[in-house]
Amino acid sequence: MKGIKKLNIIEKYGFTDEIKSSENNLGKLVWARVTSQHRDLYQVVTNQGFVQAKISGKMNHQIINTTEYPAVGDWVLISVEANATGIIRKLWPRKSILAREASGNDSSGQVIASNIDTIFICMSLNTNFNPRRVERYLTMAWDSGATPVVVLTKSDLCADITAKLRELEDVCMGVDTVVCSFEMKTGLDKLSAYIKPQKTVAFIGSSGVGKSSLINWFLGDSELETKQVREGDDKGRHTTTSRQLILLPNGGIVIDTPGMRELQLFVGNLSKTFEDITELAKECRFRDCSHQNEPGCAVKEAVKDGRLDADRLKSYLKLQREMSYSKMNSRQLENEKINQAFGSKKAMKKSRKHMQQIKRR
Ligand SMILES: Nc1nc2c(ncn2[C@@H]2O[C@H](COP(=O)(O)OP(=O)(O)OP(=O)(O)O)[C@@H](O)[C@H]2O)c(=O)[nH]1
Ligand SMILES: [Zn+2]
Repeated sequence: MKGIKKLNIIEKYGFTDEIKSSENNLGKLVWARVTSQHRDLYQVVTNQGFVQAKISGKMNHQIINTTEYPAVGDWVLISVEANATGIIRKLWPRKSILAREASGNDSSGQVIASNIDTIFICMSLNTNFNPRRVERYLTMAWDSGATPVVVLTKSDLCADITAKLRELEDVCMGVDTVVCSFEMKTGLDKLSAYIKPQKTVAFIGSSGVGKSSLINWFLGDSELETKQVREGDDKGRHTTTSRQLILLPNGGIVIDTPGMRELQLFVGNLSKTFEDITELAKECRFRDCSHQNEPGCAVKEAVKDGRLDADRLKSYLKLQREMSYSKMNSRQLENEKINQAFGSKKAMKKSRKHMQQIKRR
């Protein structure tokens, strides 16, 4: 293939000049991308191949919020030690971030994956079909910084696709939508066009809508290769964990972590998903109108005269309620409080570390 530059390993995994030029004095450090994570153990890929890595004590010490821990998809700078394991020393600022609130009452989020270019929001055209669900996922996708594409699966099980598409019209405004059937092998080429070399994609959606079927289809025979590498030859020697960031034969990169599968809405960019309501709200008498009981509410007015679907407003209000409780929002609030109470994050960190130590005892 004349004229096509041969990519080195990390370029295949999405390394760009932008990342490269962000650090001009590497010293002994090398660039790596996190390909899987199991608790505090990471597998990363460098130009030399796969390496198991942990974060440095210093980095661990400097972390204030759990979202600062590396996650699958992250670009990191590591040093490779004499025993061929890696120490992660620095995290590259993420271009996009898919996260959810942490369980328990820890007030920080958990990053599920990062640096995703395109998120496929998968929903089947049969039993799983629900425009409100797409709304939620879209909200999350916009908020992540990645570009969403709505993928309607199992078209072979749907008698009236046009009707379903009409139901989604408002919700999916301005978002590319692909109808496909893995069973009939239709629409797969269209979907494939969204998976580009060196770009990272992720599939989200309820269990059973056909995400694995699609991912395996795009993987083709190469899934076998990954397995062989894992078990056998020296490239996979350090690899005991299954890879969660996978190279596709067409050059695309897919992130498929367990967390992605359990993904629930944690926070979202409501104004983007509900642009119609945001527009209407500009006409409300009160700027902070909650569109519930206030006089002069343009949104309520629109519902009354049929310009806005009542269900859509209901789901907007519900999401808004959830979001005000969401941990990511409270994290921002918390940062505000920290600054007021402690004057700086550093002081806060100190006291937080102290609290953690007390808890551990
Ligand atoms: N009729 C039909 N069935 C499909 C299609 N795609 C997948 N399925 C079936 O749907 C079931 C679930 O598919 P999966 O690919 O495992 O779904 P998933 O979204 O990965 O599910 P989780 O792994 O639980 O997240 C399987 O039995 C598939 O064979 C399709 O286009 N049409
Ligand atoms: Zn209002």
